[in-house]
Amino acid sequence: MPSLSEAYHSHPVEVHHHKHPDFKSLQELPDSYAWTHPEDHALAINTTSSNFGSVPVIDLSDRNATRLIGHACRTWGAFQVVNHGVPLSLLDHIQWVGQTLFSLSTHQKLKATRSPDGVTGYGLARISSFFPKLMWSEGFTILGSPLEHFQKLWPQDYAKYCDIVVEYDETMKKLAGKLMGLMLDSLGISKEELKWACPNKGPLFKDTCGALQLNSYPTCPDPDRAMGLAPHTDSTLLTILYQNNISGLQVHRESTGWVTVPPIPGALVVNVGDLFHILSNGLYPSVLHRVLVNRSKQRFSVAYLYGPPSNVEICPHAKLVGPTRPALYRAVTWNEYLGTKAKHFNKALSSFQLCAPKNGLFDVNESHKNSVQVG
Ligand SMILES: O=C(O)CCC(=O)C(=O)O
Ligand SMILES: [Fe+2]
Repeated sequence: MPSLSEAYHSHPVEVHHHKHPDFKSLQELPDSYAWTHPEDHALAINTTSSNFGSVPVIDLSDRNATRLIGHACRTWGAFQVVNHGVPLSLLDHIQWVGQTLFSLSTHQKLKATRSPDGVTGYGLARISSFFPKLMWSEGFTILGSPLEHFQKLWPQDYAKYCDIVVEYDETMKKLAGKLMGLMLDSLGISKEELKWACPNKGPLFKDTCGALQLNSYPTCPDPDRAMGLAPHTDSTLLTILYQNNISGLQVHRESTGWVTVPPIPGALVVNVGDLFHILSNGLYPSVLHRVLVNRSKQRFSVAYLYGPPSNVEICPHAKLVGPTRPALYRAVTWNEYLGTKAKHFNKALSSFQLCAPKNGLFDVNESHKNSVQVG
């Protein structure tokens, strides 16, 4: 998986050097975690009610799935999928890995800390360094084999955890390929019209890269003032997210504000990432999202971050470019994009922009005022 790891090595993100917290021991919210003042509104006050609609839920076996996906991507930059073919037992198993991992003692978890220029391991969200306040969450990123890190966490029985991760990774890669196909189709682009999707040998989207991000949001003594994960868009083509049955994920829409994505048993959330936004020539917004926390229930999620092969340049597809619709972005590899993100954060996308959208048709800058993270 050269692309992601190269990018991380060459552009390490400075995460504040502070002690990793033991969330369970904190009875009060430390000031370093307080995103609002006590007299301010709660963070959730901006959440709009479901009267304003919610992220579409799409049955992948529906014969109208392509059209529904196109509509969801255009209007939300996100959707939930059911009947996706991923066994529920596998979702339970990956959640069990996350749950078991994050319940280890802080001492134990720190043995598998992500190195400053590394990818795999335990640590704070990479976007932490761009915010003055800390987030109420812990993460564990996996790129390639988790063996070395899992051996440190579970010297005796690391193998069973590794097996689940490998199976989850392979299953997600297949589903991500299928979703890519449907999303392209919804733009009138066949897989054959995307050269890198069809290598000479082997299955479609065979050379793509993926990383797994396990997240935990511990119970919080003052949830109205704390932020689980700050607003960001993902630097991927697309992200597939599994959330347990605790809500907290919200997506942002210019027209309505923050909208909660309710957990649906067995469903997976799909986010349009920045690279698909570029590929779609701005037609599909990469969705801005954040996570809020709560007082009584720990939340878990697993994000599969899906991107192109390392040598591939992503650019607005020729079919979506024409005299009345110029290319909005220049070509960029995932590596270059991640490097720019690591430095310029929420300005990354606009730094690849070639021209401003006309007639508000492509509302690019507006939807990317906030932060961006790989996942
Ligand atoms: O926990 C969630 O629901 C979202 C996680 C996320 O956005 C990420 O890992 O990029
Ligand atoms: Fe994300």
